[in-house]
Amino acid sequence: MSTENGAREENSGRSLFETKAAEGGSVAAAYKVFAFTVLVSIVLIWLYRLTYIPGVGEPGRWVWIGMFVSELLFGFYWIITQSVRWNVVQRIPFKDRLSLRYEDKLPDVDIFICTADHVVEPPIMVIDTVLSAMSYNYPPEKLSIYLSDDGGSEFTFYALLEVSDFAKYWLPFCKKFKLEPRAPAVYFKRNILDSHDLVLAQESSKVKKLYEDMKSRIETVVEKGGIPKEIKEKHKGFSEWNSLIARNDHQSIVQILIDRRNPNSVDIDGHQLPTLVYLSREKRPQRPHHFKAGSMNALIRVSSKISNAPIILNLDCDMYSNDSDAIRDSLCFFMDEKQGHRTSYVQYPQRYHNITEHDIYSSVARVVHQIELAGIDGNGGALYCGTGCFHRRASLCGMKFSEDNRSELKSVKHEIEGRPIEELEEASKQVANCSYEDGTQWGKEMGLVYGCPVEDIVTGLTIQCRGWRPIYHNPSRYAFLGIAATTLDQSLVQNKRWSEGMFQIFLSKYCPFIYGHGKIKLGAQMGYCVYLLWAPISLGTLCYAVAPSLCLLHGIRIFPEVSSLWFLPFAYVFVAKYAFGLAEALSCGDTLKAWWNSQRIWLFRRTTAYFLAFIDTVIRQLGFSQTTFVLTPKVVDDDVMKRHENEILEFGSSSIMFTIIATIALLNLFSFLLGIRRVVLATESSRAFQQFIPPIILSGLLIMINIPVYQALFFRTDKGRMPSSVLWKSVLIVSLASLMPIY
Ligand SMILES: O=c1ccn([C@@H]2O[C@H](COP(=O)(O)OP(=O)(O)O[C@H]3O[C@H](CO)[C@@H](O)[C@H](O)[C@H]3O)[C@@H](O)[C@H]2O)c(=O)[nH]1
Ligand SMILES: [Mn+2]
Repeated sequence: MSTENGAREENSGRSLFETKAAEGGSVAAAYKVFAFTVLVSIVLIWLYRLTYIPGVGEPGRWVWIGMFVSELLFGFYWIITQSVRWNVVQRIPFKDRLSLRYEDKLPDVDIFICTADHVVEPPIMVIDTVLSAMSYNYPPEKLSIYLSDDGGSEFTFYALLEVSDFAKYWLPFCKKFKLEPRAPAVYFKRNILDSHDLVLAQESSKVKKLYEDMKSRIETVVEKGGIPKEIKEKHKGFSEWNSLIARNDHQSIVQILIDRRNPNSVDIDGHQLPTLVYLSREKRPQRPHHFKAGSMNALIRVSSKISNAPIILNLDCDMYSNDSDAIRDSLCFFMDEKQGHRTSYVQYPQRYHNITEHDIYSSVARVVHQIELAGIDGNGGALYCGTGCFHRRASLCGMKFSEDNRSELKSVKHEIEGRPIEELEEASKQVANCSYEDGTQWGKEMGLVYGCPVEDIVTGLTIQCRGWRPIYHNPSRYAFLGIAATTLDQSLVQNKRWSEGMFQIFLSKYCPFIYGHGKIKLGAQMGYCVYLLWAPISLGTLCYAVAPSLCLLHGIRIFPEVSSLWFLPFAYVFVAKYAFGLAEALSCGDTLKAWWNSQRIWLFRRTTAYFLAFIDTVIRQLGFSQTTFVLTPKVVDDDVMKRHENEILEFGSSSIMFTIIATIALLNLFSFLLGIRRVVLATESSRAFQQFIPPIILSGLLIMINIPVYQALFFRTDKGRMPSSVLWKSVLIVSLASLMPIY
């Protein structure tokens, strides 16, 4: 039966995936009409600003110009964002067709996992990701897992050595019971004795015991701060860590812990185990190492000496596999007979497993992100966000697309087969050395692009511009789950790094409008810019959060009177934008509160992270500073964790970002109260009402969204509140600002 099906399947020529419009035709048409009305209103706002600009010497002329510039920024940005709403698509892979047609011809897959610091990224978390990757529902003899350790930590190495043993129990257990997810810590945490299946329960507790033992061995070693001699004797790899090694100064280390070619590399059921490799590339203090991009490029070279699979899956160390069929899903895009040979990478949305119910830091940004990414895909583009599946040649080795690349999916195994493991390790070390990169063009013409803190986005763009086709895939079961920031500071620092990197791309030779011109569609160029322009757009938000309230304090009118017809376009754009955003959020499954939270976080991000990113990028363009990469912490105090689980914003430190947030909150509170007083006490009360109600409403909304800020400033007593130094600084700034004359 199944062979018959298979034969039929092989000849059927049905596509391995389908692309569908995400919305029906009438919805799409209605949206276009709506967008047109918004556009008209935006133009009317611009017209108003130009017509009524105060003359030279009149009060508020410069503020007026500032508001106009902000509205120009918002308007143009809004036009750019329309690109990602024109043609939102959905991709549906058919993995059953894939296995009927290609089960015995599936390609090799190399999985890259990057880690950089055993404190910020504890080995226990890292090996959870490694184990989930090893246990994919995929022929193990075709899988190789590489862990790149930029921390050069013997603890991480030791943890991986433990994995090579524990995998012998974990893999058969996962496969026998078809478990999901296949990350042991996550699995055991979720499935505490809830199974009715007696066999499963029994085996589960056995494997769990093994896991707990391994975990405590690793934790003990880390706590002690050194590897005991008896463990060191178990593996030759430990000899690499002599007293001279420092995390930023050491030779290349490559250890093949499991070699799938070895007939003895089997699990307890006698099934083959996937290859498992530890890599720590050479680092020298005086040499730039290019962060994750450098690590990925070293992985590409090292893996080419050991397994050289045509398909690469890249994961961050905190991103465990949540769907053991994800590789197969991705392969549908690579192996489709008609379009597959053009596919360069398959990007999944970034999802996290530690999100609170209403997503207080708006990490998922479910709606906006999802639609934007699907919309870029609809225009023939897709952002590469640092995780996902690649075609090795196409994506990572700088090759241009041409029609005869079809054969590239085959592995280049012949040089590797039969060579002893020591030889492979030696060859790998060579290519993981700094000197190896000297002679070649890595980071320029080959591999991930260097010099940008969002190596992923810029690399994705260059791949696309070489003629390859990226795919955005958003399955209902999340393929990978990572860890999102759990404090406001972490979240803002991360967003600063991203927005800075992205704005840097916009200002560089990789600007999509220039670099992508004639290579990718205009819609895709614009789609990229929705992200690349986060930083400069912040100027508009900052102006809108500050200028109207200052003018209110000084009694300067900055918006049209409520009774004037000119007020209509302002009101319409405002209401339309927020009503639409809310409807979109709810229809995508967000809660009302999550939407509200996201409005707050966008205000915070724009007035702090993106604004500072803008400033720093401009300074960098002038040549004053260097690119850095602040790792996102993956563990926090229990105390902080509690507050996070209760959805209480975590401030706690006195960063300049918090001073900005507090200043804006206090300024608007102050001007709102004084503004109301002004209206009530005015001799011509109704006239004053006409004039000042728009900024009063604006400040009122900003106050509502900032309620958690006032709580943190005045009422909270826990450690996550705003430090009092932030309060004093912001009170001082607000007082000075309100005394300053307005021009
Ligand atoms: O010198 C470094 C710095 C980082 N990493 C690894 O890079 C990954 C991402 O770092 P993280 O601190 O978690 O940053 P995020 O901002 O959460 O990462 C997002 O943004 C990055 C830059 O755009 C992408 O590379 C990531 O895939 C994406 O998840 C982690 O696995 C790190 O171990 C290295 O290997 N070497
Ligand atoms: Mn991360």
